[in-house]
Amino acid sequence: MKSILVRYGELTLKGNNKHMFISKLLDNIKYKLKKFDQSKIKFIKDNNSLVIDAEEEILEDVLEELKTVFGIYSLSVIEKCEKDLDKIAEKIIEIAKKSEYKRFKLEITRKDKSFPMTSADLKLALAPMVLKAVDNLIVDVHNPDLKIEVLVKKDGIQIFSKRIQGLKGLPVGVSGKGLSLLSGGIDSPVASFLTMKRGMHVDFIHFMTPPHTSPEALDKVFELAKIVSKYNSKKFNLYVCDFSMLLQELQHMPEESYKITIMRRMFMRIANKLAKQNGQEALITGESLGQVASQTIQSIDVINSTSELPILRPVLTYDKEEIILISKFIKSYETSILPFDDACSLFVPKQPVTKPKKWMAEQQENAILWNELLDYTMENKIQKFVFWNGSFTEEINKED
Ligand SMILES: Nc1ncnc2c1ncn2[C@@H]1O[C@H](COP(=O)(O)OP(=O)(O)OP(=O)(O)O)[C@@H](O)[C@H]1O
Repeated sequence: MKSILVRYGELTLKGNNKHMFISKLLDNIKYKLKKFDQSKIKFIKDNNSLVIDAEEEILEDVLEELKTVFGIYSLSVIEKCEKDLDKIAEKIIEIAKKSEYKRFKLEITRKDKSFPMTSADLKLALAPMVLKAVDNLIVDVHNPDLKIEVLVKKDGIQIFSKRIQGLKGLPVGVSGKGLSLLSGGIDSPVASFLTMKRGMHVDFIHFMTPPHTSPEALDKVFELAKIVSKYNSKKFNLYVCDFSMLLQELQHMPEESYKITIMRRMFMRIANKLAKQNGQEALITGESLGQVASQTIQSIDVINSTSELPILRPVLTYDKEEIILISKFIKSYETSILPFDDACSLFVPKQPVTKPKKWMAEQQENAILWNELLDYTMENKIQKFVFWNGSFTEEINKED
C-alpha cells in the first residue's frame, strides 16, 4: 500500500460551514474513486486533511482522478512510520537516496504537541543522520531542490518530498446549482468549468435550430458537456431546446442589426423559466467583454434586463488566449473547434448592433409574435438528458 495525503486548503477556513464543505468534498472524492476495486483503497480522515491508502498498481491513476476534484488544494505521496527517531531517519534517507537532487532542506511540522521533541530538536537530530547516510547531499535552506517534509501527527509520522498542485476552488455542490448556456464554442465550456471551480453544480442548456444546425453540432455539445463532466457533480442535466420556430419568427423583425440581441434575450427568457422550474439559481454564459462586436456592456445590459436570475459570466474579463489555455487544460478545445455551426453563428447579421438600446429591443420584439411561441417552445421543444454513470439518457417525463 502507498498513501496519498490530500490537503483541503481554503476549506479549512470555512468556519461553521467547514464540516459541510469537507463532507461534500469527501463525497465527491469517493465518487471519483468508485471506479477502482474498493478493496484496494482505504480512506483515513482527520480534521484538516485526508489520507488515502491505495495499492501501488493503482496509485498513479488515483492521483490523476484526484487532480480533477475541486476543493483539493494539494496532494503528496507520503511515507508513514512510527514516532521513532531511527525509523523516521530511515524513511528520509530512503527518499534522499532515490532522489536525483542534492541540495537538501528538512522541514518539520509538529502537530502533536505531546511529542517529546520540538521541531528544532528533531531537525538537529535527524539532519546529521541523513547527511551521513547519503552521498553528496548538502544542506541548502534557502534554495533547496530536495525539500523533505516531516509531519508529526497524533497517529504517527508522515514524510514526503513533493506537493502536487490540486485544482483548488470549492467542492462542486456547495454553492448551489447553475444553468449554463452551452453553445459549442470555446468559451462556454470554460465558463462552465470556472463556475464549477467555485463549487456550483452546473446543468446545461443548448439551443439548436434544425435543419440549419446539423446533428453533428448537437453531438459536439453532448461531447463538450461530457468532457467537462469530469469536474461536475456526478449527475447533471443537459436540456436541448429546439429554437427553430422562434428563429423563424425573428426573421420578421424590422431591424436586422438587432437579431442577435433579441435572440439572446429569448435564450435568457427560456433559460430563466427552465431554471426556475428545476431549481437552478443562476445562469452562466461564455460571454467575454469586447470579444465580438455584440459583446459590449450595453449589450450585456439589454440582455440582463430579460433575466430575473443572476447571469454569471466567468470569462468576461479573460482574453481569448487565456480562455484557450483553460480549454486546452480541460481538453475541450479540440472538440470546440470542430467546424459545426450552432444557432448563433448561422444568424449573425451583416452589422450587429454594438450598443443596443432597451427601448429599441422592446420595439423590435413588439413587432413580432414571440410570446405564444416561447410558451410553446418551453412546453414542447425542450428535451431533457440526464448524465449519470458516464452517459446521457433522455428523460421523457417533462416534470423534473
Ligand atoms: N446555441 C446556443 N446554445 C446555448 N447557448 C448559447 C448558444 N449560442 C450562444 N450561447 C451563449 O451565449 C454566449 C455568447 O455567444 P457567442 O455566439 O458570442 O459565443 P461563441 O463564441 O459562439 O461561443 P462560445 O462563447 O461558447 O465560444 C455563449 O458563450 C453561450 O453561453
